[in-house]
Amino acid sequence: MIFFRFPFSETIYTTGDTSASDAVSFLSFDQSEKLDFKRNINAISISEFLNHEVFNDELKMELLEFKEETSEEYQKKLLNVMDFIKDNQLSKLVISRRKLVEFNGSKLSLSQTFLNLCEAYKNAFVYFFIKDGKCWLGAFSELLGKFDKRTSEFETISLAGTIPVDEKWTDKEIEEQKPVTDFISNTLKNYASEVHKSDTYDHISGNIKHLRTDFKAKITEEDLEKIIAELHPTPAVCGIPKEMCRNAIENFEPHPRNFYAGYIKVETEENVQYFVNLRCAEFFKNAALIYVGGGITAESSPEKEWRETELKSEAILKNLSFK
Ligand SMILES: C=C(O[C@H]1C=CC=C(C(=O)O)[C@@H]1O)C(=O)O
Repeated sequence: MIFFRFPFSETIYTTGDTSASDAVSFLSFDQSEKLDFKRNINAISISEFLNHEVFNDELKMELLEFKEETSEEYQKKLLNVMDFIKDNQLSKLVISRRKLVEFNGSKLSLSQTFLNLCEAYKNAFVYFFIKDGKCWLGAFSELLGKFDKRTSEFETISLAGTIPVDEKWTDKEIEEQKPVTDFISNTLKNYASEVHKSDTYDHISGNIKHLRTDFKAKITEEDLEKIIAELHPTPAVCGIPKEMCRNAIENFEPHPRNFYAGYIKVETEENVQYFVNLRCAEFFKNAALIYVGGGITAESSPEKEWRETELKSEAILKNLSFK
């Protein structure tokens, strides 16, 4: 079962009963796991959607014996991460954690939570799925890629740096976003003779904002999956050089990222869209785990980085609908 809504749209989609070339797929961060919904994509009204309201008690899996990383543990680890960054002269490395939300016997409407996310994050790709005992919800707006089958135009964005909406950018965020932009620019140049790059501007996501630069290039359809494979994981969720950062993430993070920081592919007759899976959570019968991370640089302040992950977790936290 899957429901989703595209950025700046009111329509909720689900998948039907017949096999189709339309498809929605979820790829895990390390690409070891793929969940496919290979069915015809249909629009569904809100009343139809709420006809079968889904609650946490319908989920099969319970979260048992989960130990959350404390603020002290996380900040202490970030000091080691910063030493690693300095020793290896990395421009950034993205580290994440999981925030625990226990339901303590309260009933949570997953359907209403999805609708709340749709309302709160108009510019986001919002989804809710239950499949093979797994349940995830997410709402974020980072486009890994969009390919128009008619014009062969490919779009992507460079998104990084985070501060509260009412604060001013500092060199730390500007320096953090630059390598993401350069990485995307260099990747696209291998596939297109001309790459159009926008100015960098603010991208608001709820209570926080990011720095964003847009890219457009004409590519050939055969190169699409190659480009996506090169772009993922972008420095917005991993770091540069990719392999070293991927290994460092495995060493520094005590948990698997699962679908967090992976991507979602949605293919229709007209286009193929890929969304980075951030501001998301995994739901269990008794609790949820919110996945949040941030780009760490040599100039990071562990305390601020902790605060940033707390702010990011509010995307899900503030939209949970308890009955
Ligand atoms: C890794 C996350 O955010 C990425 C996307 C935008 C800004 C980011 C940052 O400022 O660190 C991260 O690169 C997350 O939300 O878990």
